[in-house]
Amino acid sequence: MADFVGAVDQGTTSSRFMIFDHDGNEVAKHQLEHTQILPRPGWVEHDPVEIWERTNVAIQNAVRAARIAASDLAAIGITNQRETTVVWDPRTGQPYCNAIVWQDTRTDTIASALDRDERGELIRRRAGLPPATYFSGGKLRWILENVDGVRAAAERGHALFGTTDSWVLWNLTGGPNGGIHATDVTNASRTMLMDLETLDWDDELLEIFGVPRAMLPRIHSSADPEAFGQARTSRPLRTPVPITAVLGDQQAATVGQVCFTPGEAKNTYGTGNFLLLNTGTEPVRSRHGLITTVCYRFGEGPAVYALEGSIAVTGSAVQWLRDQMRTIRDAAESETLARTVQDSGGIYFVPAFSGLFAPYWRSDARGAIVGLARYHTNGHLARATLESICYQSRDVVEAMAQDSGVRLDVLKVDGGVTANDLCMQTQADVLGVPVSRPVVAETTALGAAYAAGLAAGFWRDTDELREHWHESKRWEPRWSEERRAEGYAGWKKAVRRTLDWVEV
Ligand SMILES: Nc1ncnc2c1ncn2[C@@H]1O[C@H](COP(=O)(O)OP(=O)(O)O)[C@@H](O)[C@H]1O
Ligand SMILES: O=P(O)(O)OC[C@H](O)CO
Repeated sequence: MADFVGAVDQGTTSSRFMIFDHDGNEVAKHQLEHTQILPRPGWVEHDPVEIWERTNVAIQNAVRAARIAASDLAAIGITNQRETTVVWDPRTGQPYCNAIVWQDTRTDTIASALDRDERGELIRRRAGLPPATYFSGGKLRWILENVDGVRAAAERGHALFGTTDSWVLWNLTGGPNGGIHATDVTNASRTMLMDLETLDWDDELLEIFGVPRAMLPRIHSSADPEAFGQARTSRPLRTPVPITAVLGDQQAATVGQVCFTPGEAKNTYGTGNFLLLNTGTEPVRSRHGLITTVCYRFGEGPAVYALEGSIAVTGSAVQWLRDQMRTIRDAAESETLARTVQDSGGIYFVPAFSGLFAPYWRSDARGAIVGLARYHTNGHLARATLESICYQSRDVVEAMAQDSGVRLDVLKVDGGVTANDLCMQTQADVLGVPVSRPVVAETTALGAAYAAGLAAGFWRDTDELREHWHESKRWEPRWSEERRAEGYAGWKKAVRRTLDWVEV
């Protein structure tokens, strides 16, 4: 009997492979960043070949670090940055162009045109999503219209579309030699091309985006013992290992945080922030700027849905301080620098680099730092950056309470930014609610492993998984009600200053 489960986590910043034991403990991990290609303002691309190569190396190195054989892995799950769009030639395995990343805003005119007529309403109703640059449909249409030869190739079956789960799965299962072209309901629910209720590609939506059906992957449950084939191209995996789960990274984190009951929620702090609330087996429509998404579907069970508050720029604002402003050398230094001052000195940084996502959905917004005086330092900017992460999260927590009536008594958190103690303390202060981080903070990979292990019979059921969740740290709110209200009012004012900045 194999003792471990593996998970590929193909994220926006990096790709990693993690190995977990039966108690859900991390046994080994290897992680490699890939290049963020920023050719023009608003454009964000990744090289799919670089992503695949690094994922492959991460698998090999993690297996080596764990000192196990492929036959010790009961199954592998794949989780991924969602929406990021890859189109490739199945005959050669070569992409037709760089992947267009979820944060990319080049499709703002496509999105705003759709939003102006009845097509916008159809997309909202059927896909549960507002027409926005964020989702894959517009990105795919852009590639079909702008990259030479792709439309004709797609019509002849020589161009395949996938989010990065499909791209990694296809390569991992053999690439041009019989690679499996598939995705799952959670990833498909981010494309604007799937009907949330039938869980299948929708002809009217395909028509709106001009997408030939032949290029689309097959949609399966998130956990399925048969559908995703076997991983067999990676050297340490000479023995094929069954791939039994595929799900988007935010849904995977929801599973990793064992939010299996309606009303349970988690907030992941990575490149962006994503708050997901499990709403049960019926899709709930938001009236306050959240999106409706598939949370997971295990095997033949019913689909479970979530309300999601997606925030485009949180951890990537810290990366911006590091890479573009060069005020810090690494992400952790954002905390040391912010601690050189008592507070933000009244400035606010609204990092609307990709417009604003939930709950505003304003592609005409752009970033701003407001309230500056000569007095302000890099320390204030670092603090305002961390506060922006917390205020954006409060925006979606408020929207969630209005939509669902759920008032969180604790916020479960995970992701790279939760290593920042000051940021998490500020989050508790800004929300007035305790913030709690589990022992295994890599909940995304853990959730993919859980889904894969459930499908492979490695774990019995979700109750067994619940027993693995343990708190490692909790932050209690310290601000007075007055300070909290004042701070939030200032944030709302700053957000208003960023709107209507670019013409779309
Ligand atoms: N100590 C820290 N303080 C603030 N931000 C951090 C810290 N450590 C990592 N980050 C941010 O976390 C993000 C990476 O988190 P991760 O969960 O790995 O993201 P992703 O899954 O999006 O690739 C980066 O944007 C980085 O700037
Ligand atoms: O790669 P992450 O963790 O930033 O997640 C990205 C999201 O899936 C985008 O929707």
